[in-house]
Amino acid sequence: MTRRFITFEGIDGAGKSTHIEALAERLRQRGGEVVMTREPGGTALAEKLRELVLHAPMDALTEALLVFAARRDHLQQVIAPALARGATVLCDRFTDATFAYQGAGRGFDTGVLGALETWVQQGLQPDLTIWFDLPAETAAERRAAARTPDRFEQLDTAFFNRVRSGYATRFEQSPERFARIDASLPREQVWAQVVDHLERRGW
Ligand SMILES: Nc1ncnc2c1ncn2[C@@H]1O[C@H](COP(=O)(O)OP(=O)(O)O)[C@@H](O)[C@H]1O
Ligand SMILES: Cc1cn([C@H]2C[C@H](O)[C@@H](COP(=O)(O)OP(=O)(O)O)O2)c(=O)[nH]c1=O
Repeated sequence: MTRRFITFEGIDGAGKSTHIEALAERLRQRGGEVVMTREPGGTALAEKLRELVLHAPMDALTEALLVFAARRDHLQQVIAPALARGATVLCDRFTDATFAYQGAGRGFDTGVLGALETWVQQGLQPDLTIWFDLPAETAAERRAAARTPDRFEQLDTAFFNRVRSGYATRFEQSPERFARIDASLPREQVWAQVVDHLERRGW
């Protein structure tokens, strides 16, 4: 039984949501339970915290504490039990998003984020993180065509350039955990890269 914890990352509008459902379907066809979830969120409590994080004004430390509080509940109630029974967990965002958004984007102390990561996760890390990487300008064009912005999506290109460099730093720190995808390409070519990374792992 292979334990698989797969997370999806990238700046808003990168195209994550477009591919998660298709990936879940592909893994289900190969047999086994697939749990799809997201952060902040994934439990009743964490979804309430998500509402606050996405819509209520607050400082960066409050934001970091709320996303980690949501993560703790989500890990205990959903992720850890699913992995323990051998399910594959697909999670739309996880701790790399905190380093990218609260750390690099808001400028909050990454040393403190690292301490919170240790406390909350007790060593648990994703087995694979699919990082949809693309220029901030391209993502902004996609978002503008698609939806009403939340607190983060209203931020400017400079903010999303910092978030992108925050992801690049996490990638450089643990390259073996990451699959970096060129998300600026058309959908089919993005999907082909996702499949290629899974096949390389025999998944
Ligand atoms: N490769 C792509 N090329 C062009 N547009 C895309 C591509 N992938 C997704 N989109 C569109 O861009 C918008 C944002 O995609 P979405 O999957 O919601 O991004 P995310 O979940 O990363 O914020 C959607 O309207 C989606 O249809
Ligand atoms: C998990 C996480 C998300 N976020 C932000 C990034 C996103 O802007 C927002 C919600 O992410 P997401 O679910 O990707 O939003 P959408 O489905 O609208 O694309 O929360 C953080 O700032 N820190 C975190 O730790």
